[in-house]
Amino acid sequence: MTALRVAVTGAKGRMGAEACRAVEAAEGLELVARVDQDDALETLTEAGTEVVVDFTHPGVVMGNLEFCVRNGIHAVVGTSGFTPDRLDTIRGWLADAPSVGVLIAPNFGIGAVLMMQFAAKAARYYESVEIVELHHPNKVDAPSGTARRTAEMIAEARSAADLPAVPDATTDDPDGARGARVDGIPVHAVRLRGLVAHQEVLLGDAGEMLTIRHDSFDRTSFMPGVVLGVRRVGGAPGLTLGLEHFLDLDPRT
Ligand SMILES: NC(=O)C1=CN([C@@H]2O[C@H](COP(=O)(O)OP(=O)(O)OC[C@H]3O[C@@H](n4cnc5c(N)ncnc54)[C@H](O)[C@@H]3O)[C@@H](O)[C@H]2O)C=CC1
Ligand SMILES: O=C(O)C1=N[C@H](C(=O)O)C[C@H](O)C1
Repeated sequence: MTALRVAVTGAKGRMGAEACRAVEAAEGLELVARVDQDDALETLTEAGTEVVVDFTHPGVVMGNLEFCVRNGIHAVVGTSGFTPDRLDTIRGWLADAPSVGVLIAPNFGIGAVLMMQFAAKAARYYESVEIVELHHPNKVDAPSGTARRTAEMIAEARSAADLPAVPDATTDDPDGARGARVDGIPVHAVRLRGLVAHQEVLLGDAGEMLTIRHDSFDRTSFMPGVVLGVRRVGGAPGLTLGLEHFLDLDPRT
């Protein structure tokens, strides 16, 4: 059987370098190109790339993705910064390339994906919810893509259950101490030396609190998800949002 030809964009970065190692170590995958910011995207087509793994920067990922889709290359995207508008733009490109698959995964950590699923499942039972994401201080964007997507999922679950807005009597907050709001859900971002990627979802109701927490202590934690995405994306044409769609989670639970 011939190996799947995989390239990594952002190959010199923290995640890109780890992804290169994971692809090289994975059976049935061949790393055919390492692309970073000074390299032409044509390197991807010249190398006969079938799947690109992108860990670059929110400011450049859309250009990389458009190139991939227009050239019939499947994409597994870990880069953050995907707003609903951006997702619609990608759907538009994919409409002209119906055989291409794009996976946008806010988080490749299996535990992180489960944490998001558990939080969405719990959301309808609690009056209050807040998200605290904690990352290394070299991270350029806030809130994290994971926190943003978690907030969207929680907001969807609350809306489906007809829950009102989370209670909050704050009227005086000149310094923004109450954090950001994503789809009405409070989100707080911590940047701290020593951390990698962590998130807590705090759910509160009268007399109780449920805390759902996930920690990535090392970037190797993301790699089984990246390799799974690479193996599955070609068989899933169109846009897939979230690794959970490739995890065969039991729909009854
Ligand atoms: N989905 C997930 O599970 C994870 C996602 N991330 C996300 O991945 C992204 C990258 O994170 P890090 O590796 O920590 O950042 P980083 O800054 O270490 O790496 C980014 C790399 O992209 C390169 N780059 C910049 N512009 C480029 C271009 N036009 N073409 C090719 N390469 C280019 C940079 O030179 C750098 O080597 C961030 O958006 C981060 O939030 C990070 C960890 C896990
Ligand atoms: O920049 C990071 O490190 C991470 N970025 C992703 C995000 O923004 O959610 C995933 C993970 O949290 C690590």
